[in-house]
Amino acid sequence: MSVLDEIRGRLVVSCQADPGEPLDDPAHMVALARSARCGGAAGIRAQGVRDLRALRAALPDTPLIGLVKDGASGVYITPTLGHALAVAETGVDIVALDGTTRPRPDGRTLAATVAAVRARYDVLVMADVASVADADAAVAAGVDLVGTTLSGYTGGAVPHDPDLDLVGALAARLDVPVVAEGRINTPEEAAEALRRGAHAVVVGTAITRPAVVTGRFAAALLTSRELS
Ligand SMILES: CC(=O)N[C@H](C=O)[C@@H](O)[C@H](O)[C@H](O)COP(=O)(O)O
Repeated sequence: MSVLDEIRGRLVVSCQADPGEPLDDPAHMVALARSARCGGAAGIRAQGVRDLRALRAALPDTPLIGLVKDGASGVYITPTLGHALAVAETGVDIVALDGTTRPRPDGRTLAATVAAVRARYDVLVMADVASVADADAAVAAGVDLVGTTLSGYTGGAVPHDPDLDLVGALAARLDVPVVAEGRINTPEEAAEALRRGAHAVVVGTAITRPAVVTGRFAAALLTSRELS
């Protein structure tokens, strides 16, 4: 079965920790990924060459989407061809990269980047986009799949809810699979993303960032105390 078939209609769990976080260790990412698999995840998305190598070795048969973050603003998800080749070299099944129309730091077009990755590795390329215009350009550039990952992260305040309207709009117009990703925080939202036409649903924070999830509970208690 192809990797895209393996994740069709299924959950992909993003296992990422920011530098310095308590979970920032490849062994912890492997444990999170194994836990996600136990819970029914079909695939894993992860960040950084070190974690990707560890995950590929520990879970050789699990569909793996890889990226490298370089910074946290602007074009930072696998921003250059060099980053994309480094991700592909770890043996991931899918290389995720910034698929917005913003200029890339190495000056290459998305199309040139995709072609150069494919020339060296037998790997799929996923464009993380923020809009319909991004997605149209990414498909024209030759990507294999598109994710709504960057919706809400290209300027202004980050919205609270997932962009399920973008999921629906992309699913209705694109010939490539659309992955719903970004701020999907409940099982109901994940299911709704599939109803809107998503090929697969990526969930990260709500499953694998316990500090953030704890913070949500703690903040709710604080608010409740303030109101009483
Ligand atoms: C915008 C950005 O940098 N997204 C990153 C992409 O890999 C990750 O930080 C997210 O955790 C991932 O997209 C999953 O989303 P959420 O954690 O909201 O379920």
